[in-house]
Order: sequence, then structure tokens, then C-alpha cells
Amino acid sequence: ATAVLPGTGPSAKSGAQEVVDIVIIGGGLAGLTAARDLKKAGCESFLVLEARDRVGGRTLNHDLGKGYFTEAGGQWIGPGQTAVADLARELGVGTFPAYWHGKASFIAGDSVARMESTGGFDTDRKLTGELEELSKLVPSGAPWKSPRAAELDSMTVGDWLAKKNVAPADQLGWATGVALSGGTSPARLSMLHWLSMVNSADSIYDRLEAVKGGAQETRISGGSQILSIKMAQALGDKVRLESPVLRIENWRDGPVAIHTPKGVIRARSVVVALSPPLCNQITFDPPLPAKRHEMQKRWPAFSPARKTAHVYKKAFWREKGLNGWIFQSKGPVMWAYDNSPEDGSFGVINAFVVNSWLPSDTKAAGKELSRIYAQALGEEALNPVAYYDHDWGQCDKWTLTCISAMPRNFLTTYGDALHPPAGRLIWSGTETADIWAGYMDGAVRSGHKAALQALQAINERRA
Ligand SMILES: Cc1cc2nc3c(=O)[nH]c(=O)nc-3n(C[C@H](O)[C@H](O)[C@H](O)COP(=O)(O)OP(=O)(O)OC[C@H]3O[C@@H](n4cnc5c(N)ncnc54)[C@H](O)[C@@H]3O)c2cc1C
Repeated sequence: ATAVLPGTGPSAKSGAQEVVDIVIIGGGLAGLTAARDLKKAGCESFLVLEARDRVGGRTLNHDLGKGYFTEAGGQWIGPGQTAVADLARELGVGTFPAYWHGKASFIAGDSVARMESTGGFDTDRKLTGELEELSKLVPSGAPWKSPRAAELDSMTVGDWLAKKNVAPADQLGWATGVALSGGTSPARLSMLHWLSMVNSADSIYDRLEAVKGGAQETRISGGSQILSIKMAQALGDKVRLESPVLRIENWRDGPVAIHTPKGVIRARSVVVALSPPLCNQITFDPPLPAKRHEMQKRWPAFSPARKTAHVYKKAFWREKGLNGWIFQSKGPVMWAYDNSPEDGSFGVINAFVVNSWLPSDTKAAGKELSRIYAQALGEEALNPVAYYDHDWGQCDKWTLTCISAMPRNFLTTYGDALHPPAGRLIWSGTETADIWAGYMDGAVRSGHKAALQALQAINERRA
């Protein structure tokens, strides 16, 4: 077992202060994976501090009753995402394929076109080939180290596409793909960042974008938040909810003082399992190294993702040969898709929606979407039995950024400040992952890495 500070037990009180070896900040997939690894390694002296009254961070289940769920945040896993798949297996959580067979619906104004789905967005093969080749030059974990980093970071995906004369029929596919995976429009996403994402997917574009054979292929039984819920259950009172960290003192030499509204905890090492903008909400004394501070402050912290769910008595569209996918060229629906339970006992249409096209009032938004779904799937869509709506941008001080969409020149300016530990602080969270950064898999990978770093740091100091 790992040593604890002299004279302390697994979580000892010294005066009014608790003292532990390792504090983990953040009870998302990254923080909880790190905690689980510490426990597996025999370390008993650690705590997870989570700001909210729940675990899971950017994964969140809507409870549909009778053991069924649909997801408001991260939900799919796919080929190559072995860390999150292993975690599910170890926790006894099953997986099942996302539904995509049938015809997809494309709405342009009053007309609806239907096309047999191949399980992907069918973007132009020649162009994706070019993208794949370029991506081989951009290491996913450190894109700023690419031999062409400066050039590729100075352009947006939109700039690159503009030079390629994309056929009008293909433009929606590219824009939707970039918006869903990159979190913004092609005009706002750095080409270097986009290429690093393709690189993560073994430089196979469909592995990033598609449902069939891609990162949207597989769903998690019980909803993706179940992974965090199960990890937290096994960790018991090591996980402290409603404990936002507001201030961190003495991080350079330790013991580090970690301030929450419930008191101060002291630790030898701290795993900060938060995205950079969330780190920016914590006061550090002494201040962090200048470049790290600047990077956190400037990291894109807008959270445009809003996800909705319509629940129907049955998945009526399937009987009509439709797969439930809806794309709108102009309108609130970026992509609606069938998110019904594995047994198909009722129907769910989830959607990524564009805020500026939709009323902020939930009831009005649900009605507007039902109307659009009816246009694509039939009149039955007008009568959902339940509607859920989660706007991460409106309600989330503890998320701030759903999918980090890096603008031009950010990664080459600040990227090298993302990983290096600062004194006793070890940076974790999906943004720091070597592959699949931004994804649940990246979060799990970053948690494994942080646990190793923390154990190593404690052992080195003991030696
Ligand atoms: C709408 C949406 C769709 C997505 N789709 C997918 C998908 O299909 N597949 C996929 O793989 N990924 C997807 N993602 C991304 C995926 O959900 C995230 O990459 C992953 O969950 C991040 O985990 P994390 O632990 O790194 O960070 P987080 O989940 O953000 O965890 C950080 C935790 O820290 C807590 N916290 C914040 N500040 C403090 C503080 N000061 N003190 C204490 N605690 C604090 C937060 O409450 C949170 O619980 C999606 C995300 C969103 C939002």
C-alpha cells in the first residue's frame, strides 16, 4: 500500500483539516477511473472531490423509468476505444449497437428526401482520402509537434474545404460531421485540431464520423452515466459530492491545501481531472506558471451543445423502413437519431439541436421539434409521451465546454502547456489524453495515466 503522510490513516483529521496522500478533483470518467486505479493499486489514502450532487460530469442519464435511460451527454463508443470498452466490461456493463438500418430523412424547407443509410455520412471518398493522409502527420496527443503544425494550425477546416470545391450535395455531410465531432462549424475549427482527431481514429475518417464502424457504433446498456455511477458506488465514501474546489494553495512544494466550502483538505499530490476552463475557475496560490494560466484562460469555454429526447410509445418509424435519422439543411435539427432501448420496446428520438434556431423555453422547443419530426417520420411524431431537453451551455457552470473546438493558432501557441505537471498538480481529464481526447475513451485513458503519475510521485518523494 502507498504511504500516507506521517501519523495519518486512510483519511485522517488533523485539527479541523483532513490529510490524505492524493486528492482527485472531479468525479467524471477521468477522476473516477484514476480513483479506481489507486484503490486497485492498494492505495487507501485518497479522496475524490466533486462539485455537483452527482457523478458522471459530461455523461448524464435521463431516467425513462422501468430501468430504461437515454443520454443527455456523451453516449457512444466505437472501434479503437478500448479503454472505455474495457472499463465497461470490468464493471459488468453491457453494450449494444446503435440503430441505423433504413432510410435517413433530409429536410430542405418543405421537402423531404430519403436515402438508404450506409451507417455513415458518406462524404466524398477522394477528399476523405486526402484528409486521412494529412492526418498521419499530426500526432493526436501533441498536434503542435506535427512537422506542418504552423501551416495547418493557421487555417480552419472551412479554409481547407473551400479550396477543394466540395460538391453542394456533400456540403451538409461535411458541416454536420465537423459540427458533431468537432463541436463547431468548419469555419471556426482549426485544421490542425481536426486532423489530430482523425489521427486518433487511426487516420480512418469513417472511424471518427460513422455509426457503422465508427465512434458512434456502440451504446452502453443502462446509459453511459452508469459507468461513473458504478465506479462511485464501489469507491463509497472516498467520493465527496457537493464539494467544489475553489482554491488551491502551496501546490509547488506541498502539502497542498485544497479549499472547498466544507473545509480544507491537505494532500501530497493532486490529480486535477477537469477541462482547462474548469481549472480556470479555481484560484491558485501561488499563481500557476504563466503559460499554463494563459492556456486555461483562453481555452474555448463556450458550450453550444443542446441535446433533446422525444419518447414515443413505439419506434413507429422503423415499421416504415426509416432509421429515425433526420438532417435539416436550415433549421434547429443538426442530427436526430433513433436512441430507443436495446429491446425496442418503445421509441426514442434524440437530437443535437442548434440553439439559435430553437426557443429556449423547453415546452415550446419540444413542440417545434415534434413538428419537424412529423415532417420526416409521419404524424405519429406529434405525440411524444415525454420530452427531455438539456442545454449544457445554459445550465452548466461545472461543464463549460462539452467538446473543445480549438480555433486557429491555439494549439501551436498553448498546446505544450497542457500536459506538464505543475509542482504537485497532475493534469487529467479527456482533453489531456494521447488518443481520443474529447471522448469518453480519452477521459478513461487520462484517468489511468494520472493514477500512475500520482503513485509514482508519492513513491519518489518517499524514497
Ligand atoms: C452533448 C455531449 C455529447 C457527447 N458525445 C460523446 C459521445 O457520444 N462519445 C464520447 O466518447 N464522448 C462524448 N462526449 C464527450 C464525453 O462526454 C467527455 O469527453 C467525457 O465525459 C469527459 O470526462 P472527464 O472526466 O474528462 O470530464 P467531465 O465529465 O467534465 O468531468 C469533470 C467533473 O469535474 C466536476 N468539477 C468541475 N469543476 C469542479 C471543481 N472546481 N471542483 C470539483 N469538481 C469539479 C464536474 O462537475 C464534473 O463531474 C459528449 C459530451 C457532450 C457534452
